[in-house]
Amino acid sequence: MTTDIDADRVLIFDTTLRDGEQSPGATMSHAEKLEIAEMLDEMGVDIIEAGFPIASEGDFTAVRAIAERAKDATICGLARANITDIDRAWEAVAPARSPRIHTFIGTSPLHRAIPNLDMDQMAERIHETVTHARNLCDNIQWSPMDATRTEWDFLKRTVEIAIKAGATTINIPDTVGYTAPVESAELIRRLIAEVDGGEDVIFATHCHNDLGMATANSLAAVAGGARQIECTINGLGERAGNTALEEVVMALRVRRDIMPWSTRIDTTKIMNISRRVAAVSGFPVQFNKAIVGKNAFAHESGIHQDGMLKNAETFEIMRPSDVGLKETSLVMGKHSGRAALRSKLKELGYEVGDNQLKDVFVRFKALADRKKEVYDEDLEALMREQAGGEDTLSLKFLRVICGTEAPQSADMTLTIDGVDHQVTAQGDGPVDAVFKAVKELVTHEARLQLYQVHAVTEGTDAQATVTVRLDEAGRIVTGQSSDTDTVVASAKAYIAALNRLLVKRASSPEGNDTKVVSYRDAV
Ligand SMILES: CC(=O)SCCNC(=O)CCNC(=O)[C@H](O)C(C)(C)COP(=O)(O)OP(=O)(O)OC[C@H]1O[C@@H](n2cnc3c(N)ncnc32)[C@H](O)[C@@H]1OP(=O)(O)O
Ligand SMILES: CC(C)C(=O)C(=O)O
Ligand SMILES: [Mg+2]
Repeated sequence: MTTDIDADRVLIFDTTLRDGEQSPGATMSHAEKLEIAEMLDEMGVDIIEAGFPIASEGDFTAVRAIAERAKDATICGLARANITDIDRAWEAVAPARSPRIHTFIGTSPLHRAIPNLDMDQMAERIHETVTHARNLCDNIQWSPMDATRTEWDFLKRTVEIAIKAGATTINIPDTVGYTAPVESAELIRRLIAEVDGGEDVIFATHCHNDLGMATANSLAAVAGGARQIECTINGLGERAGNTALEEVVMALRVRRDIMPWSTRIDTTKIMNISRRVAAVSGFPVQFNKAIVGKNAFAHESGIHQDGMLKNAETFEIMRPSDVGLKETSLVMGKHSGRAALRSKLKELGYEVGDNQLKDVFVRFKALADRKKEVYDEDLEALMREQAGGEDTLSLKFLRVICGTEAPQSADMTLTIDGVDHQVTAQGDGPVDAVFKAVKELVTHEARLQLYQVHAVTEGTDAQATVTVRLDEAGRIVTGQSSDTDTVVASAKAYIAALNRLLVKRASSPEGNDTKVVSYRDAV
């Protein structure tokens, strides 16, 4: 049983694989569920709600497989308030070292109407089903679904029945994200104080994020006496999602001064599992999502970057390493200032004096006004321009034949070190033909890591911006170009990336290794 926990401990109940998977389109495969469950177990989640075994054969098999493999976590399966669901849930979780059955029924007026039960009939159903579950398993969680919209007297009555019938955890769901922090804390406080047997069970909080208050409501419930938070990775879940695990765990860690409750979570595993859940569920994490968003530890504004360089605590309340990130990222863009530019150039191997910095800064700002983000290679190009260097490769002429009849071909003239070279190549589509033409003249072993086209304006004459990223033995370079002709933009972006690869090669300790990029005479 899990009722014996230290007064300052909060149990983390993860329902990514059950409530999280209920997000439309978030279905995960059997293998993916096993992988996520293993990661949750390893990061110190206390209880994993692995699924709803009656829902399908696949759900049952996944819950059972997770139960068989779990090392430390309690494995829980969901069941409606009926004998068949409960038996099926028990069959699935029974192999676990620590199994739990979670059974629920909607207690609010709106939800009582779903199975069409009056209050007395529902009370009887709760007694029967929780008793049945408790005869199978000694770890029973019971939830009055839509508790926050249930009449107080009926909520109290049903919770008392469930406790008497043997429930060890009483979960109070805010099923539709309706409550607010003050109310959330007060409800739990009142239940613990007034419910017969309330002191002998663990109260849990299960919040949804319809009004963006799931994290606040969960933490308020803990302040009111709840000792189990139900949550999901990335806040995945029905509609606006569930409470995000990473948010409550990090809030408890960072503000231990005012919320003196601890969890068992190894927070350094947060980023990794967040990325995995995003990948397997197909739900990308929004850039500005707390803790795990791409921008959660990134700064572009000059004033912030300057502050960060002087003392990271000026603009960050957590260290990136606390959540498993290597480092803060100072993104170079139109809002960056001199301090960040100087630091970035130093990182790239350029020590600049004040005058030189002044000059590069003007050209950097001009470039940043045109581009969303200024990459390291852009800065290298700026430094090279300043030193009077020119790009080795430039596109002089391009004509492409494409259409329904394959093969498509590209006729190209490339200027290499001031000398024109002409080539014709065929490919599977115009872009492939163009890339092959370039490769005919500039042989290299770099792998195409990214080819991305964005229409910058609307209409058929839209300006297209193409980004090409190449990876040559860990040397990653990006080229970008815009043109109303997407194929021309593609050729220029590819050539820009190759120019940067040449620069990187030249400035690397091995020097200009012609094995990686070499030119051959035109055919
Ligand atoms: C807030 C939550 O997250 S609750 C969990 C929601 N998750 C899911 O529903 C995902 C899995 N669900 C499923 O796969 C299916 O709905 C199943 C297998 C559970 C049931 O499928 P079906 O038998 O076809 O029923 P259907 O989904 O159409 O309707 C739900 C039935 O369950 C009943 N029901 C709903 N909740 C409960 C409950 N807690 N206890 C008992 N009965 C319930 C409803 O009254 C309805 O039965 P009725 O048609 O006899 O009135
Ligand atoms: C099944 C219950 C606990 C639920 O997910 C909810 O009420 O939101
Ligand atoms: Mg829910």
